[in-house]
Amino acid sequence: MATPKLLVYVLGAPGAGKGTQSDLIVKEFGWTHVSAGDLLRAEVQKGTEWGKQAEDIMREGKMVPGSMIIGLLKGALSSGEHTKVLVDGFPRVLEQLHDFEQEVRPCNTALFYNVAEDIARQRLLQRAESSGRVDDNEETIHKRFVVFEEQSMPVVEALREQCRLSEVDAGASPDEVYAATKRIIQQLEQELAASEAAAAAVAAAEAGPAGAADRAEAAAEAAAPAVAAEAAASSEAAAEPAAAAAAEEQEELAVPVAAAAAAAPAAVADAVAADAAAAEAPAAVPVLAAAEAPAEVAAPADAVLSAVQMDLSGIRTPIVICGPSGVGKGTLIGKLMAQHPAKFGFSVSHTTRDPRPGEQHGVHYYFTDAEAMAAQVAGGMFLEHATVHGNSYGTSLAAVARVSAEGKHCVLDIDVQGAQQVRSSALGDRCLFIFVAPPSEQELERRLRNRGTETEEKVLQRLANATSEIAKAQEPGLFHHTLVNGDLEQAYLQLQQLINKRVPGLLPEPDAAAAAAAPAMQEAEQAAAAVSADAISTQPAVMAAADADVDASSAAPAPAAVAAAAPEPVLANGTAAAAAAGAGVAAAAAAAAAAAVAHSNGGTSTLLDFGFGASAGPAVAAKGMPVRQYMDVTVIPVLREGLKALNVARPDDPWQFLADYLVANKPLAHA
Ligand SMILES: Nc1ncnc2c1ncn2[C@@H]1O[C@H](COP(=O)(O)OP(=O)(O)OP(=O)(O)O)[C@@H](O)[C@H]1O
Ligand SMILES: Nc1nc2c(ncn2[C@@H]2O[C@H](COP(=O)(O)O)[C@@H](O)[C@H]2O)c(=O)[nH]1
Repeated sequence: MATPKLLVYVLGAPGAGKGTQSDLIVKEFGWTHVSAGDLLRAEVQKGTEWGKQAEDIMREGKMVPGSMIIGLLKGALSSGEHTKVLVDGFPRVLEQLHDFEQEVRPCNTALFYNVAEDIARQRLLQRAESSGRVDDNEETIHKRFVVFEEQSMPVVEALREQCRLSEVDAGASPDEVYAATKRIIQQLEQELAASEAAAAAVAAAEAGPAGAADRAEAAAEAAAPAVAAEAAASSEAAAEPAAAAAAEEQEELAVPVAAAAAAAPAAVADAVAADAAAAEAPAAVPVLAAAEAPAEVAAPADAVLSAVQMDLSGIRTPIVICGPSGVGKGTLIGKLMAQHPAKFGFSVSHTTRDPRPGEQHGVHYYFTDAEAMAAQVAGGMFLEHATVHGNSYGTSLAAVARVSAEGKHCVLDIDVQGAQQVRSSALGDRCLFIFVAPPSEQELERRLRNRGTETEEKVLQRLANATSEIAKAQEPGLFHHTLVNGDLEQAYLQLQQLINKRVPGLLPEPDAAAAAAAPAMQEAEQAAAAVSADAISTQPAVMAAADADVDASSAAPAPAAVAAAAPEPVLANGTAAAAAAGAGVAAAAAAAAAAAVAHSNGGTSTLLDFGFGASAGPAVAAKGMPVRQYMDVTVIPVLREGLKALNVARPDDPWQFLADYLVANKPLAHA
């Protein structure tokens, strides 16, 4: 049996108008209408064994066994190619919902026609004059209503909870009811068209020569170091034309989804075009313009874009932002989105946690429950998902496709586990990964508490998880940059710079003076945090050197020196850190040397004690000091002494030691 691409339950009490509305949908949109009741009645008429059993049960207005109806539904769905299916009058009890979704597939949504009993009774009695149905009599109608209330309303409520319910006031006139119905169906079709257009574009790109967007991205990335280096050397605008040209090239070469849709099958292109017309949106961003209402975003399992199928040709570098809870990811993303709404779109995640006051379904999250989420994950609808602080969170493929279809850069606010999954997906190479670190443990706790959104238990859980998230963020090859969110404005400036570095010219150059201050200050803070031997600041150094995306002005060698201090037990918390803060280079050198010996002996003690305290001193001292100079007067002398003590070859060249040993992972060369 081919799984339908769209599947919608049609629910409502008897006489709600399910059949009438289904017929209208079939007529206008060409869906297949499968009515559980009609299937049963056909069995009765044919006199089959199932029919005989069902007849008595139906006469009494009771429920026939779910296994019988599911069997009939499966039979009907197998009878041909049914891509868009209305399942009318089913599921009637929770067990049927569960079993059908296990055996066939989860629905996209359920149309629920809500009607009062007296209105429905009048309609049914009128129908009885011509229908000849055994259950269209006053007594049975009431029984069926009671049964619906008692047994089927839990299904309605479960689907509502899972955000898979589209409720329609069925007491209104047929035209009004159909107008509401039509909007829901159109939205589902638009989402399907968007998914298929993206998939078709990928197929076209895969079939053709090397993807245009790949070339564009490569051009942009090749331009990036030069642009950034020039910008770092002076604030002259000489870099800007190059940046703009690279960006322009990227914008031109990238295949927008609308264009890609032209290469898609005719039906899809038609749907996209129809959508563009309906939305009165410019052709370049049509696909989901009319689909902003937060219906369930899940795409059908067999039509869903797998990570491999994502529209890589048209996608604009997604920005993945991670960091411990309360560090300020949302705040930074909020600023970015508010300032550049046409350039960035937020990937609205699914979560099983409860909404906070003011949070809106479809805007901040798609709030769902564990069962629905698990079904959708099993259906392959998620790019990534993880359990975070005791709840499930995930990025649906549709959420990313939606932003992509609007021609924007998708911004993902996800945890480190999610980032790892995205990194290893087909999308991984296309993303910019940024880890946002707090300036100190105390400040993180202060922010989390001040936000006032968490219970004490949750605050403690989130803080405890921060330690392991920071540790995981160290994984080589995961994050391109770590950004310390100390001063918000500076962090925001640096975020824009990092984005511009990856996608030159995307954002206007920030105010020159502020921009000049930002990297020095940020790196000084990173350096300070690293010297205090916390786990956070080891990451940017390793990544910075490893990642070609990072230019010479910010990547090496200064942050590499930071890495030298931290990733192995070279500098224990509060020893060399204190020295670097000004307590005395000699003492620090001794500590470094001792620790380095411990390391060379195979010591593996962890530095992940999340102790930021000692960073305050150097951070303050470093403000305004060029990073290279800062390192030269603090960490480098310590290392030099340490290397001498270890009898390492070239002890006078700590920078080389850092590059070879800590970044390139070469063995220690002894003199
Ligand atoms: N640089 C900053 N300085 C001071 N306060 C900040 C800074 N950045 C963010 N905040 C504040 O810290 C709190 C936490 O920020 P935010 O909610 O953005 O964190 P988050 O990383 O998105 O958290 P979560 O992962 O839990 O969603 C907010 O009250 C915010 O106003
Ligand atoms: N792996 C994923 N993590 C996510 C996603 N959406 C949010 N998150 C992370 O969860 C925590 C907590 O968020 P909160 O809104 O409850 O405070 C936060 O760190 C987010 O980054 C997701 O889709 N996938």
